[in-house]
Amino acid sequence: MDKILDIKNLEKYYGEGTILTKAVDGVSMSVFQSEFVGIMGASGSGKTTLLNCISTIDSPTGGEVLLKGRDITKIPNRDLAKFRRENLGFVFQEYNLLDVLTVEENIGLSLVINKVNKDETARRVREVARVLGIDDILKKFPYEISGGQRQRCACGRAIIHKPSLVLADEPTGSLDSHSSRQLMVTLKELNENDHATILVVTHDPKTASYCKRVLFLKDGKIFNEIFRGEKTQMNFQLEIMDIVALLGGE
Ligand SMILES: Nc1ncnc2c1ncn2[C@@H]1O[C@H](COP(=O)(O)OP(=O)(O)OP(=O)(O)O)[C@@H](O)[C@H]1O
Repeated sequence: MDKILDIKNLEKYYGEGTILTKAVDGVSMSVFQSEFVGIMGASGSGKTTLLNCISTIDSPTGGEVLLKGRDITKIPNRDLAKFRRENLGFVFQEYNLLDVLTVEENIGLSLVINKVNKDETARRVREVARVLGIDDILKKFPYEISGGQRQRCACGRAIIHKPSLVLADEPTGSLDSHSSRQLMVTLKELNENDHATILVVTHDPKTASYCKRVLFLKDGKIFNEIFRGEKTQMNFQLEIMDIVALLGGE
């Protein structure tokens, strides 16, 4: 399997002297093609900071973040937006959809920016929407659909350009349990059927239990790593909950 993401001794420090915070403190980890990985940890353990360094939103204090062999910490600022657009897909808790665009236009946005022609864009939007079960709301605006539908729309936007890596930060954070389940099943299917490589940050053991591997952060360091393997999802969730309890988190 190809290594998609290779993080070497990543550090992100805030402040200095007596108020120095080591938000990410020497993290090394890899994600392989078609993996579905969760990152968990108590509040303040460094999850979002780690994700922000991977997504080039934040620049690390030290270490390397290689995406398909390229050190993304060295990409000049002027090239970052293009790099993200072409290589990464984002799903955030707040959806980040544009209210002035329809669902169809939101999902197809990156293809339009990348100058993919109109017919091809429409075809790919329809295909993604069908997979996500939102093909009947393509003409609606984000404020006319439910939170779960908005999040699946955000998912569509994140995957339409077939990014090397999909990054999801608390994707179920603002969803009810039914919509959360639907979203995680969708991500799981994208991973299994389309071989999408997905990294999910979450504090929710149920959400994490859809992953094949879960890493736990504590004080900016990797504390533990577990694999689902042949376990049932429920047993995996219980194992995750045990570690969360050990970490003294939520
Ligand atoms: N911009 C910043 N300036 C200073 N300290 C920061 C900054 N951002 C994060 N931190 C600190 O870095 C540490 C890690 O924060 P981070 O947001 O990555 O944790 P988290 O695990 O995502 O937490 P949560 O689950 O609450 O979102 C915390 O101690 C936090 O206070």
